[in-house]
Amino acid sequence: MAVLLELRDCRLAYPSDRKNQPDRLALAVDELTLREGDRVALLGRSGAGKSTLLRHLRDGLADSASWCPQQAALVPQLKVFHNIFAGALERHSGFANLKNLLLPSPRFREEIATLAQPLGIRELLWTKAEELSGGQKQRVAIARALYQRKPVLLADEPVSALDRRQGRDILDLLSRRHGTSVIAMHNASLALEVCNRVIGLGDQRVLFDSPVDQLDPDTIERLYR
Ligand SMILES: Nc1ncnc2c1ncn2[C@@H]1O[C@H](COP(=O)(O)OP(=O)(O)OP(=O)(O)O)[C@@H](O)[C@H]1O
Repeated sequence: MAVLLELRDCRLAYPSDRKNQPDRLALAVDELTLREGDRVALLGRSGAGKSTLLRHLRDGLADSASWCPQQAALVPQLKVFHNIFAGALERHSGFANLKNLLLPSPRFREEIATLAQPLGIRELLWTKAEELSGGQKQRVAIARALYQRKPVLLADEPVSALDRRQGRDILDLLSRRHGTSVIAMHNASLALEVCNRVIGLGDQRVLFDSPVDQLDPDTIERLYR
């Protein structure tokens, strides 16, 4: 499968909050190759570096990746429709974007209604984002990522506020719509069901990088001890 991105000897760090102190290492990656068709789950305890790695991959993949951040990051005063439409502002002209804010065209209404249907948010398209529950906001953020229509999906805990069944259905949908995905997750058993590769992070490094069918439960459990 084609290589989409390669990381070698990569040190991901943040500036120290103390003056004249060296940067603080968040994650060291010796080697990581992302190939077309990979469905990667990033697992690890809180603070292990999942978001940091995702952001780095996003920078590397630039225009070929759709992005679904950990916090839904919706514009609270805008309707759900417009928050989803915001995923594709760059695809349309400035005039179309402005017009759509005031008077959405039938074409965009139809496109977004079709996208919202399987996520269970079609009835909410004309509700303001600030009036949604956490799980509804998360599904709007997923719709906005889907509307970006990029070949790779990078998503940071996209179904953490949903129940298991709903989470599984939505992860399946995301897999069908993107040839390649990297998803940070807390639910390891769900990750094993929907992904074909798991990268385990801990101690500021990659502890393992393995196809799902070669992983034993102990390896995953050790991540959380
Ligand atoms: N903007 C930032 N500035 C400074 N340090 C940061 C920043 N973002 C993350 N870090 C640090 O980098 C490390 C990795 O954080 P990161 O958010 O990538 O972990 P995570 O695995 O995504 O955690 P969680 O599961 O809680 O979202 C942590 O020690 C964190 O404190």
